[in-house]
Amino acid sequence: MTSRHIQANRIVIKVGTSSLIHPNGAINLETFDQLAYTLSALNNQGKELILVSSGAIGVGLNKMHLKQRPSEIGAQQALAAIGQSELMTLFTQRFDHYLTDIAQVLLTHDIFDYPKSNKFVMDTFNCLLNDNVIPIVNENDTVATDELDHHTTFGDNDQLSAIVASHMNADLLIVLSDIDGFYDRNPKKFADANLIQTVSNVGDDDFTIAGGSGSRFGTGGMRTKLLAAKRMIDEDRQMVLANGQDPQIIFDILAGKPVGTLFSKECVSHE
Ligand SMILES: Nc1ncnc2c1ncn2[C@@H]1O[C@H](COP(=O)(O)OP(=O)(O)O)[C@@H](O)[C@H]1O
Ligand SMILES: N[C@@H](CCC(=O)OP(=O)(O)O)C(=O)O
Repeated sequence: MTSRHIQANRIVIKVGTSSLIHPNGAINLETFDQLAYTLSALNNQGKELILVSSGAIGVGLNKMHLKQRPSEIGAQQALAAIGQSELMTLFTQRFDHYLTDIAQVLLTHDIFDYPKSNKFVMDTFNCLLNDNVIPIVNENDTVATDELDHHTTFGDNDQLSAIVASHMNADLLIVLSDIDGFYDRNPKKFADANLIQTVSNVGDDDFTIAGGSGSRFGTGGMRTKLLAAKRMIDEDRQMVLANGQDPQIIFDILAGKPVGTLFSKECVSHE
C-alpha cells in the first residue's frame, strides 16, 4: 500500500461548520465527541495540538431556532456571540470526558501583524501548550469587521488556521470539512468529480476549479482552503484536507495513509 511521509509533532487542526452541524441544523454530537477523543489521545501521546473551530454561527442558529443565516452583519455577529459560548460548552463537556483541558482563544486575522499583540498571542499559545492544554481558536467575530464582503468571507477560519500554523511554526495543518478532499470540480454539483490525492503547488488552475461552500452553514468553500494550502506549501509545511465526518481520520493522516488531499512540496509516496 502506498503511504505518505508525514512527520508532525505540532499540529493545527481546523474543523468547519459543515462537520459540526448536520444539514438539518442540529448539532453533530458524534463529531464533537470523536474530535475530543482523537485530540485527547494524541495530546496524551505528547503531540502539541491547536484546534481552530468554526461553528459559532451554526450553533447560534440552532440555539435561536433559526433556519437561515441572517444577511445583516450585526445579526451574524450576535449569533456568533450566542453560539461561541455554547460551542465551548459542548467542547468542554466532551473534552472533560477524556480528562483533557482546553482553552478558548479568540483572534482576528491581523492580530499577528502588530508586534506587541503578536507576542502576547504567541506567549499565550506557548504557555497553554507547555501546560498540556489544547487551545481552541475561533475568529473574534464581534470585532472582526475588516473584511468587506461579509456575506461570503465572514470569519474565514481556513486562512486563520494557516496564519496560526505559520506563526506557531506547526509542521502540519489538517483541515476537516464535509468532503473527502480537493476534487477536480465541486463534488456536490458534479457526481463524476475526481479526488486529487496530492498537490505540490497551488496554481491559478486550481483556483478555477475551487467553488464556493456546499452547505447552508459553511462559508469559505474550497477557495479559502486553497489559499490556506498555498501558504502552507510556500512555507514548506504540509496540509491535509480530509473528511471530518469521523475525526478519527486524523490517526490515519498521521500514520501516512493516503486519505484526503495532501498539499506538500514533497508529495513522494512510498510503496
Ligand atoms: N473543487 C472542489 N473540491 C471539493 N469541494 C469543493 C470544490 N469546490 C467547491 N467545493 C465545496 O466546498 C465545500 C466545503 O467548504 P465549506 O462548505 O466552506 O466547508 P467548511 O464548513 O468545512 O469550511 C464542499 O462541501 C464543496 O461543496
Ligand atoms: N467564526 C465563524 C466561522 C466562519 C467560518 O470560517 O466557517 P467555515 O467555512 O465553516 O469554516 C463561526 O464560528 O461561525
